[in-house]
Amino acid sequence: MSWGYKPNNGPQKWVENFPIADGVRQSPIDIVPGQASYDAGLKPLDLKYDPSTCLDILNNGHSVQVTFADDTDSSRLTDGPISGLYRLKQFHFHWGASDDKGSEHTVAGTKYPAELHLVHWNTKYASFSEAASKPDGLAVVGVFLKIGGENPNLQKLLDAFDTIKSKGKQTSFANFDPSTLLPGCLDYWTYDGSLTTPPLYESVTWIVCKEPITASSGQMAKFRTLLFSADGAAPDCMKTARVKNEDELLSKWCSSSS
Ligand SMILES: Cc1ccn(O)c(=O)c1
Ligand SMILES: [Zn+2]
Repeated sequence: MSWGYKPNNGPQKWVENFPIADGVRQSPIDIVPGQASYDAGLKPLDLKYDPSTCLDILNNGHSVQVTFADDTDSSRLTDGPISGLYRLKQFHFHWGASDDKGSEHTVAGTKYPAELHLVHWNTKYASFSEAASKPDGLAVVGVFLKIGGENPNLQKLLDAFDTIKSKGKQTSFANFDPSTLLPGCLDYWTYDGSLTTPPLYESVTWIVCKEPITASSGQMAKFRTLLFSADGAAPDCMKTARVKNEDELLSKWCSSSS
């Protein structure tokens, strides 16, 4: 049985196959703004994305993911809390069964309906897969989604969902600019953490934007039309809200860029 988000294979059970779940720098966490320390040494994020590196959109059985060509430096993250240059590999989302939950990180206990993760890997390593297990291997920019007006940039993704409804489906997806999904203000919290799904590698410099972007309730409903299940199997609605209860989400020391 592979990992998922059900009581028998969800976050409470991941430690059985991925013991690092009990590690020292596991994500997500509850971010407590009042406890975050301002770090004047932190630089503004420098994100530059080239839409021509956008390749395809995929239902991988636990999220919807947009993958990028990462054979050049043309879509990359520099500055912020990191040193060197990290290339964009993919972005994906986490969302819940209803608009009151779904984000991985929480802010002083507040859950957002969804969270976007833009995954970048450190070019001091030869590839994403080599970087993925190194302590400074990955930098993930997290952006919260809150319920508000229709988001026309998000809609471009949602329009592709009907062709990737079930697990393993993928379709070409070109000329999408991920910077259209970033908030206007790029102030952030940062801490050293991990992947929030197996293999839970403790390799992520988390960069969580303070300002959310919006999605309408109808757009959030569209995420829930995706399936965990493959074609032909009993349809199993994709909702990746973690079942961990609140007190499991330890608040840890973060630095703040503002
Ligand atoms: C590399 C990776 C894999 C899964 N998730 O959720 C992430 O945020 C990053
Ligand atoms: Zn993620």
